[in-house]
Amino acid sequence: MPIRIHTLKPRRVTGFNKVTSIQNLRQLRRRALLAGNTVGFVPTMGALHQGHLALIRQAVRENDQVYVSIYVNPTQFGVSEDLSSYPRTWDADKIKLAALAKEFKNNDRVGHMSTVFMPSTEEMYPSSPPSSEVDGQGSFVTITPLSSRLEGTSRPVFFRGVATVCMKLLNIVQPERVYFGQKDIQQTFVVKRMVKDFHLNTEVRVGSTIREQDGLAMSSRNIFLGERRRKVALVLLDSFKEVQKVFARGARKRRFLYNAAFDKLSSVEKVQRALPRAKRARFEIDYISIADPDTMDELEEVNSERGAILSGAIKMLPLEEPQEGEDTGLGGGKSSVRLIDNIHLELLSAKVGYIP
Ligand SMILES: Nc1ncnc2c1ncn2[C@@H]1O[C@H](COP(=O)(O)OP(=O)(O)OP(=O)(O)O)[C@@H](O)[C@H]1O
Ligand SMILES: CC(C)(CO)[C@@H](O)C(=O)[O-]
Ligand code: BAL
Repeated sequence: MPIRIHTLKPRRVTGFNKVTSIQNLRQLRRRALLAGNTVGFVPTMGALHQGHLALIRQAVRENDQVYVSIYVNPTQFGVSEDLSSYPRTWDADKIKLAALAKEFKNNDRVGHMSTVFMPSTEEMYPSSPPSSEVDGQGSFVTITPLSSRLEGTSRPVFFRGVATVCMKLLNIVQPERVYFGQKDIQQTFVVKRMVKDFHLNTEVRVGSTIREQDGLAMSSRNIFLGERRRKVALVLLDSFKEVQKVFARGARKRRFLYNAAFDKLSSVEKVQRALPRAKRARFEIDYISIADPDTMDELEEVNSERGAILSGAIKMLPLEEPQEGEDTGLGGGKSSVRLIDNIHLELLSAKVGYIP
């Protein structure tokens, strides 16, 4: 879809504004409006990788100015989740953003990454300290039943936190377009539903999942894996490939498709279980979902034309008996690492799905 609408040519500049206050952000936004510039917005939690950078590249192709936010939002982490250990890497992020800005400077067909918004929690949650309790008090946006399923089952406050912070960020930035990654597919559904139901004046754009060379979906949390768990982590994508195979051979019923993924995951887990503790990387299956591409409702049977969203999550368990000199990942392998991924299951998987 040709959607790039550059109005006035922005100045070719490398520098970007680093803004922490809502008031200053709004001033910049007003100036952009008066200059007739469109604004694209990429919300992130930092620890930037190629997945984030791809979203920013897409945004500068489609807008005059791009704002990026870096904010680790406490309300989307449950009380026993990894808020305190979530990677915060501003020094490295700054270098990546500066390199991107330089890349854009020499290309007059793209917009300008003009602003990085890094608010404090006091700024974002002005009335009360934000609660991560399931029955916590506060001003929240809830999108149900979508938020209670799949990711929401394991992370009961997750989408309430995401919808709440996205509502705040969209109210502050008021972008023409906002960008999310397909890796977090359920999040894109929740945000689209929120934008529709609350009449927010922005277009939600979804960028494809960026992967490591072997296919692992990039994620800020991958740095916790270490070498041993990193190798086994590919099992989730491998299980999707098994589903793709049986789908291509004609299977359409949920139980056949589901079993193809489940059998792969179970057999790899069995192999790991049988290895010595010092060598193995064990994991638990959280869920496998085969869902409608428009609603994310679970399907009993997949339509050949429309296909399905095949998504899943596994939990890589803490590393057992780390060895002297072993790459155990950030944090020494002490914590579980939850990984998610998805592909579009369809007969012409070369079109949008991941090509194994
Ligand atoms: N591999 C990826 N490809 C494309 N987009 C991605 C990828 N990983 C993350 N994104 C998108 O980047 C945006 C910011 O995500 P976030 O900062 O939480 O990074 P993350 O890698 O998803 O981290 P996490 O480990 O928390 O899952 C989201 O819209 C997310 O979907
Ligand atoms: C959208 C988001 C920035 C909200 O905190 C976060 O959930 C993320 O990074 O995917
Ligand atoms: N990428 C989604 C943010 C989270 O997992 O908290």
